Amino acid sequence: MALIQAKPFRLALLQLGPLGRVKSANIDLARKAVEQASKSEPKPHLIVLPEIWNSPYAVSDFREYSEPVPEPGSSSSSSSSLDEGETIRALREMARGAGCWLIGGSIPEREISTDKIYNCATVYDPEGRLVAKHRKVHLFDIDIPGRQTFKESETLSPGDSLTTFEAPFGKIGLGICYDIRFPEMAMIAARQGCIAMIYPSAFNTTTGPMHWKLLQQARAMDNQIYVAMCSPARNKEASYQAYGHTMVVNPLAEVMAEADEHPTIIYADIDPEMLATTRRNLPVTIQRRFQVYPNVAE
Ligand SMILES: NC(=O)CCC(=O)C(=O)O
Repeated sequence: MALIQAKPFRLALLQLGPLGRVKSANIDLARKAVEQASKSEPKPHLIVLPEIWNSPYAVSDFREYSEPVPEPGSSSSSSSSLDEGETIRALREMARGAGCWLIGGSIPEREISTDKIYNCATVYDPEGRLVAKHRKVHLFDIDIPGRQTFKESETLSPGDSLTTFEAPFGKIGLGICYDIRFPEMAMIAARQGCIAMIYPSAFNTTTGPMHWKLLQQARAMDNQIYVAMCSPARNKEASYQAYGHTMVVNPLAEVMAEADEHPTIIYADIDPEMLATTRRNLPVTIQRRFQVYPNVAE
């Protein structure tokens, strides 16, 4: 179990809207929201965008809106338009312009060599360098008859690795939306020393009221970490009705900040001391008895 090494930092979550079918207009909306958040006082250290914000959230649209995403570590000057799409270029500029770390939400990624499409989240430092990318590991394939049916696997491929990144204020774990239903991801990140799990997300008006808040509280309470989910705002015109309710939960599983369904920005101050106190008072993180538990994969 790694120690948490973190400093206090401020998080800004951008509940973007109204998003539409025009990619350039969605990018403009994101640019304005990132700029607005970066000018707020106190200035946030980390800004977060939602899941699939440059494209409609629809399996039939992912390929058309997809773009190449380079490997982390590449700079804009070393990437050509063949290995880096317009959204990635815009996100680098947004991070640089804001002077903040940026989790650029997720976008449909096209891998040129295989022609596969992924739901991919990217992370930038304040110089606009791409420092991490996460391909959604658990695809959102559900069928609640008459309420909500969605099958990401019709056009998307799953990622096959877990993602964390190190910023000067601490280590952060990254997942995308449905990934939150799989507690192993958050547990592994917490045990690797992450102070927070952050999920660009887009729940819907069926599963949102049932589980959105509960899942964040569960992941936060089990692992005694901060958990945040950032959603698009609801758009009555869209085929998929996003739940909204962008939220941050603390290591005691208390809701620190919550949006309604409209476009907005929410802020939260992440405090490593609060996490340390929670773990001192309720020391479950050091009371686990792995020697007693069977191999859960069996
Ligand atoms: N975009 C998603 O992965 C949606 C996940 C969701 O709504 C859920 O209930 O889980």
